[in-house]
Amino acid sequence: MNSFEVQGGLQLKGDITPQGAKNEALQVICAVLLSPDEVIIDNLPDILDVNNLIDLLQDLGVTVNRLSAKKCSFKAENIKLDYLKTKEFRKRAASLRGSIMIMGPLLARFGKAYFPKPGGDKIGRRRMDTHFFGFEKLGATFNFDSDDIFYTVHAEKLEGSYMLLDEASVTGTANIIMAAVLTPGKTVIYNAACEPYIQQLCRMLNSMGAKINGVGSNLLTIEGVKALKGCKHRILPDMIEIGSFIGLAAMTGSEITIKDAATDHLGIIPLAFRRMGINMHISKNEIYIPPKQKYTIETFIDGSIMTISDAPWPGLTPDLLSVFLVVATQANGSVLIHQKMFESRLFFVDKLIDMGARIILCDPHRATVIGLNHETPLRASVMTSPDIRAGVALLIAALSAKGKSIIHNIEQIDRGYEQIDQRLNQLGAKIKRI
Ligand SMILES: CC(=O)N[C@H]1[C@@H](OP(=O)(O)OP(=O)(O)OC[C@H]2O[C@@H](n3ccc(=O)[nH]c3=O)[C@H](O)[C@@H]2O)O[C@H](CO)[C@@H](O)[C@@H]1O
Ligand SMILES: C=C(OP(=O)(O)O)C(=O)O
Repeated sequence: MNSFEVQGGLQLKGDITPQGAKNEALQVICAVLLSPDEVIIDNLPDILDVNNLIDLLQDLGVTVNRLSAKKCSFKAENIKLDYLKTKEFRKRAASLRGSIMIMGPLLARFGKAYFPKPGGDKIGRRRMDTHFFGFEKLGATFNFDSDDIFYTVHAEKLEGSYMLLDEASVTGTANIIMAAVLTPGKTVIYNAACEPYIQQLCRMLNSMGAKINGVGSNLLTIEGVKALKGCKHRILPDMIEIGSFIGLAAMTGSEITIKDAATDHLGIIPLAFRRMGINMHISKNEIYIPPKQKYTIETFIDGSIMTISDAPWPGLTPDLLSVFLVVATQANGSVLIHQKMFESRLFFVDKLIDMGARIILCDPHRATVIGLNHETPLRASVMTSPDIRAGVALLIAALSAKGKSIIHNIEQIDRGYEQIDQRLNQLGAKIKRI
């Protein structure tokens, strides 16, 4: 288990460029399984989840060539389906959530797919019903071995159909889209997730010859095609990393410019930070956060306490709520953080309370934060990162705190943030990997 030793209380200054988006990378890497032709993906983040998925595909028979640090070529010509029954596969698949998205492409191309319990953050129940509901609607048979926790889908023949998803699951929608693009006939997916990375997946599939209409909306119409060809695809900057840098700058009083931020794709994220009182200058591609801000959380029009809550896109992504929560600890004013989607994602607030933050955990989904208005800094502490986003929130807390903090289990942070210690040290932070 690796740890970070963080010297807090320093103001950072400079430019930072976000990595390619983790959650887009996981979708589009799985999509290479849909074609035997070469697919080239650029702007891949160098993070544990992505590297584990690439290794998994290689073991599955995909030829992978690193063209440069961030660019890879994939050729899924000779797939070894027997690999899906090995112990090695179970181990790899269980290391990340995104690997579940190999099922849709394998079902579409080979008529069968298997999957063990996927990994990813332990942040509450993470059901996969939507994925299998969609596959069944396309004509697949589904089996779940509950003793072994092993999912199987197979189909003699798939056929396009209409489906109304029970929830707008992100990976569920991606999986169903990838199965439907090679399924004969017309598939209509209503209540589809439509966040930017699903949109990117659809654009990539269309450039491979798929026929997907309605991209960006929650109603997708897909005309199945016989085969897909190769393509070149570039991954968007990671909006969660961008949000994490905005929060970090505000909390530590740092002056940071986020370069290459593709600000058209951030949806409601900038507005949510503005409602926290954070001042930013946003242009087409850059976000400048001025130094030494005191930020005052808005109230609602009637004067009642602001709520920051998550919702499926175009609502606020749940992956940034831990960052909003930590930023609120030094705001002027109060806010209710309501994490609606996941029930075990707020327990890390105990660590912030130890550091002196004023937080009441109302229930597993809701925490009220009363800001310290930068009058009293948080105290340094020793803590353990429970999940990827709480991990980065704790890192922000440690960077703002007085003294030296230790964060254990930083593999959780490395799952989704590329060399975060080195990149922040270039801005003047003092983070040591120990
Ligand atoms: C690898 C990957 O891409 N992971 C992301 C993906 O996970 P993932 O695809 O696993 O998440 P889902 O979208 O399926 O669901 C997330 C949670 O929200 C609940 N839910 C979902 C939709 C809805 O309309 N109502 C509702 O309550 C689900 O029951 C679940 O508890 O999307 C999540 C939601 O943006 C993100 O946190 C994860 O980072
Ligand atoms: C929850 C997340 O990831 P995963 O779905 O991969 O666990 C996340 O990226 O915040």
